[in-house]
Amino acid sequence: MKIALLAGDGIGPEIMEEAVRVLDALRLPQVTFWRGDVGGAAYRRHGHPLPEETLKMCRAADAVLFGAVGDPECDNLERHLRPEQAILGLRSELGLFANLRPAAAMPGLEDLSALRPEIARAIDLLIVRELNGDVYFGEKGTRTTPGGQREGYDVMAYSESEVRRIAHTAFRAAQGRKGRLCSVDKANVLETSQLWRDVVVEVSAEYPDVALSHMYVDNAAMQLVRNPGQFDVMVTGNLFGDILSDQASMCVGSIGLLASASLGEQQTEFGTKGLFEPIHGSAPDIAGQGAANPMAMILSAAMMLRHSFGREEDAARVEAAVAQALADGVKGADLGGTAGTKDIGIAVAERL
Ligand SMILES: NC(=O)C1=CN([C@@H]2O[C@H](COP(=O)(O)OP(=O)(O)OC[C@H]3O[C@@H](n4cnc5c(N)ncnc54)[C@H](O)[C@@H]3O)[C@@H](O)[C@H]2O)C=CC1
Ligand SMILES: CC(C)CC(=O)C(=O)O
Ligand SMILES: [Mg+2]
Repeated sequence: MKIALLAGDGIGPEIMEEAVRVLDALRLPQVTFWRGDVGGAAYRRHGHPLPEETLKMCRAADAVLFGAVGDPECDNLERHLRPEQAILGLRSELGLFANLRPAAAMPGLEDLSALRPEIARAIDLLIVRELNGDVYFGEKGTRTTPGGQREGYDVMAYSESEVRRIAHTAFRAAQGRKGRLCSVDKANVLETSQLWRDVVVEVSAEYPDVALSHMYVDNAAMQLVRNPGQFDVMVTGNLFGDILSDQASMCVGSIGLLASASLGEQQTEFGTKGLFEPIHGSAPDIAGQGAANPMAMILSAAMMLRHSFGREEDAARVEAAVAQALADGVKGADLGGTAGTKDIGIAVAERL
C-alpha cells in the first residue's frame, strides 16, 4: 500500500502527524509512506505549488493523504502559482471527479452541533460534489469593459458527460444508503444548472429504486439548518458542494470533524485510487499553535482505508476511536474543549 503524504501549509503538517500516528498504531501490513511538498511550502522550495516530482509521486501511489494548502503570504502571487492551485491541479490531473463528503451526527454527541440536539440527531447525509468542472475550472480572467472599468470573469460550465458520471456516482451511493437522492442546483436562473437537472433526470431512468428530488441551492442551504435529517444523498456541482459542505460541518459540530474522499475511475490492487483530505483549509489563524482538531484528517485516513485499500474493519475501528474520544470528552477548542492537536491524536490512537 503506497501512500503519498502531502501535508501542505498552515495546520496541514500538524494534523498530518496525528493521522500518521493513528495509521502507525493500526500496524497495517506493507505500508509505505512517501512524503511530498505541496502548496505554499512547495512554492518556497521549488518555485511551484505542485512540483512535477510531487505529481509523479501521487501518480505512482495507491492513495494520497492530503492536509491542506493556503498561505496568506502567497495570496498576491499570480494565480497559477498560488497554493490552492496544487489541490485543484491534483484533482484534475488524477481525474478525481467525485468528492464524497459525509456528514453524520455521532450518537450521543448531538450537543456538539450548532443546531438544537433534537434537530442534529437526525443528520446522516452524504454530499456528492462534482470536483473536476464548474466555475473553478472555467475560463477566467480580468478585462476592461467598454466603459473602461475592470471586470473579473469566471465561466461556469458543465458538459453532459461530466454531469452524467457524477450522477451515476450519486445514484449508486444512494442505492447503498437509504435510496434517496436530492440534486441541488440553481436551474431557475443558470443554464448550467438546467442542463445539470435534465441530465440527472435522464440518468435516473437507470435507477428506479432511488427516489430523486431536486432543490435550488439557496433553499438547500436553508433546509440544511431547518431539517438536515431530510437528506440522504445530495449531489451538486463543485461550487455549491464546496459551500454546502462547510455549512453541513457546523450542523454536525465543527469543520474540524468532516472528512472527504476524492475518487476517480482508476482502480488499484486494493480498491479505488483516491485523494483523502479534511474539508477544511489550512486555518492560518490557528497554525503553529497545536490547537487544530486533527479528527477530520484522521477520519479522512479512515476513508482512505475503506475506499482505496478495502480495509473496512480498520476504517470502522478508526471511526469508533474518534467517536469514543469525543464521548470521553477529548475535544479541541473548536468544540469548546481544551485538548490540543497532539492530545487528540494520542487519545484516538489509544482507543483503537
Ligand atoms: N483543500 C484545501 O487545501 C483548502 C484550502 N483552503 C485554503 O485555506 C486557507 C484558509 O481558508 P479559510 O477560508 O480560513 O478556511 P479554513 O477552513 O482554513 O478555516 C476556517 C475557520 O475554521 C477553523 N478551522 C479549520 N480547520 C480547523 C480544524 N481542523 N480545527 C479547528 N479549527 C479549524 C479555522 O481556524 C478558521 O477559523 C486559504 O488559503 C484557503 O484558500 C480552504 C479550503 C480548502
Ligand atoms: C480549491 C479549494 C481551496 C476549494 C475548497 O475550499 C474545497 O475544496 O473545500
Ligand atoms: Mg471548501
